[in-house]
Amino acid sequence: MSFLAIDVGNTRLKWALYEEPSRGATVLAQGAEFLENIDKLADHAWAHLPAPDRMLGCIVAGEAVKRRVEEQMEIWDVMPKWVVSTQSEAGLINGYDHPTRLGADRWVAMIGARHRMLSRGECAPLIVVMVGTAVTVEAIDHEGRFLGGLILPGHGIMLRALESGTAGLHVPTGEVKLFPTNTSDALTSGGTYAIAGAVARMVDHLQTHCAQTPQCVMTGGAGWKMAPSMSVNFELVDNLIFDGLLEIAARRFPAEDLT
Ligand SMILES: Nc1ncnc2c1ncn2[C@@H]1O[C@H](COP(=O)(O)OP(=O)(O)O)[C@@H](O)[C@H]1O
Ligand SMILES: CC(C)(COP(=O)(O)O)[C@@H](O)C(=O)NCCC(=O)O
Ligand SMILES: [K+]
Repeated sequence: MSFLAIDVGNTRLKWALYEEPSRGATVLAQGAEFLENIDKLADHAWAHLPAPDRMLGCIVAGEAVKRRVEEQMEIWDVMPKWVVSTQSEAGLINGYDHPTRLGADRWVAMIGARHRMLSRGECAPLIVVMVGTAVTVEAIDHEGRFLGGLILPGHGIMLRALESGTAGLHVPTGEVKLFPTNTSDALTSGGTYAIAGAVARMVDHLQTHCAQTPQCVMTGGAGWKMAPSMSVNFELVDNLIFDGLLEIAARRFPAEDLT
């Protein structure tokens, strides 16, 4: 039973076709498209794929984008299914005031991160960092309770906000420096250390709350940019959202149920 996982963020759609909906399943094909190019998926990247038997996705890019993605999926007769954040799923407990208002990408990434850790036989508090269009920093206790999380602007949004709100900050991208001595480096370093600092604070908060050192896992399209500048120990993971979608799919689509 092949399984298509789709993650639609505010910048790009990421997809992966797996041999089956289970943890560690073999990847048959995968890709990513900027949202402005998703209307060509059925004609290009998806045109010669074997039709998936099941699909599960998460989307935070709004209803109009969701309709465009579902339109591309009409080349197959698979039912589009999208994860909605709930009170609890796959062993995670959602501490948000209004659980359904939590971004589905955040919820799914947390499920992926928690099960990665559990499958290694470990059970620590966990910080989940996602560096995409926005940056999110989630705190989960050792029992799998999502305590709460931070939302920050991502690199691109920080730079555009500074550019549009000032007269003198129209400069090329710089480098991350400890002591920046030009405007480009000052902006790039400011954004990078704002994110690294937020992660360090959340690690402190969770360590204090749980009286136990948390693990920290980072993912997202711009995760690699942050990696050299972090002050806490962390593991960089390719796509926690796909890991989470596989966990949820394994529970929703048991192997024998192909009708
Ligand atoms: N090859 C790449 N193409 C596009 N964006 C990239 C690439 N590598 C890193 N990035 C960065 O990743 C961010 C998008 O990450 P992504 O995880 O796709 O975001 P989202 O899930 O919000 O759509 C961009 O803001 C950009 O800074
Ligand atoms: C925080 C987000 C904008 C992150 O989006 P992304 O960077 O992945 O495109 C998204 O998870 C979202 O729209 N969340 C809803 C509000 C919330 O989680 O509280
Ligand atoms: K995302």
